[in-house]
Amino acid sequence: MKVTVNTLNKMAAEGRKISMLTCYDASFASLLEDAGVDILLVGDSLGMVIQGVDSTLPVTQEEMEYHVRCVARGAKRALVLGDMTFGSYQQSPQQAFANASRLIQAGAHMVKIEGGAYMAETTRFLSERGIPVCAHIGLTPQFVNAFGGYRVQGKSEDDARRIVNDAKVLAEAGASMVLMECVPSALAREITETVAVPTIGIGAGVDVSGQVLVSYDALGVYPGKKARFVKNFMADAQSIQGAVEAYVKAVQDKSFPAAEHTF
Ligand SMILES: Nc1nc(=O)c2c([nH]1)NC[C@@H]1CN(c3ccc(C(=O)N[C@@H](CCC(=O)O)C(=O)O)cc3)CN21
Ligand SMILES: CC(C)C(=O)C(=O)O
Ligand SMILES: [Mg+2]
Repeated sequence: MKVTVNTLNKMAAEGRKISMLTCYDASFASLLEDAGVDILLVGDSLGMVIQGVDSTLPVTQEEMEYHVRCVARGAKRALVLGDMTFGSYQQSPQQAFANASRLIQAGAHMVKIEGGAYMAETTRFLSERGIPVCAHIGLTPQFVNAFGGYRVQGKSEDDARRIVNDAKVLAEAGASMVLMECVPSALAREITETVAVPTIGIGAGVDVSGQVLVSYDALGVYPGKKARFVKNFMADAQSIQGAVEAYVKAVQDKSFPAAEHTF
């Protein structure tokens, strides 16, 4: 059965954890979904893991369309989620729709937009026109220059309240899902209890509707510095398929993320 937004809502309502990994090509799309991954994220992390640049900022709309097309060809069951690239959506809801629609035409089923409550108008513009949106809040890597690095967000009470408000406003504006990156687990739990849509965490603890990791981190392929939330599932596996199956199982039985992976 194909994974749709309805499937995700049902899984979240029933407490069945959603598993997501990043994916950038057709062969991995097939392998990941056969191992039980529900959502394939064509992340702009491809800048780091595929292109070897040191942030997600140089990735272009055309490059994202290419990787979405590759992944969509390999995926039969999983939901394909495409990241909106830096500069492709911030100008106006119209600009966002023009570029998001191209990702949908390339085979994405949903697009992901970084940013807080101020992205509500754009989120509404897209969702009302048939493009499901995943909000990405907390550590938004496209803000690396503004944040001064990849830092945990929402540690102060003021920041925590702002991030809860971001989640609420974006869900009310029509976001189909809320992804939270690098926030304290108590905050991620509060947001999951507050919003009506499924939540996905990376470095956000176990009390969310599902988890995501960069697949190259989960398989120990990425040579860079490892963030606290990363676990290499290849370490105890005999094959890539086995490692991905172990990831899906660990997400489902809530053994991942453990305390050592959370903030
Ligand atoms: N390979 C890869 N994995 C990722 O998870 C990832 C990318 N690339 N590229 C885009 C962003 C960048 N991300 C990152 C990168 C580093 C940290 C990191 O090192 N965080 C510190 C937190 C420091 C603090 O305490 O504030 C950590 O120790 O985890 C977090 C997110 C997540 N995304
Ligand atoms: C780290 C995840 C959430 C992402 O946005 C990406 O892979 O680009
Ligand atoms: Mg991204």
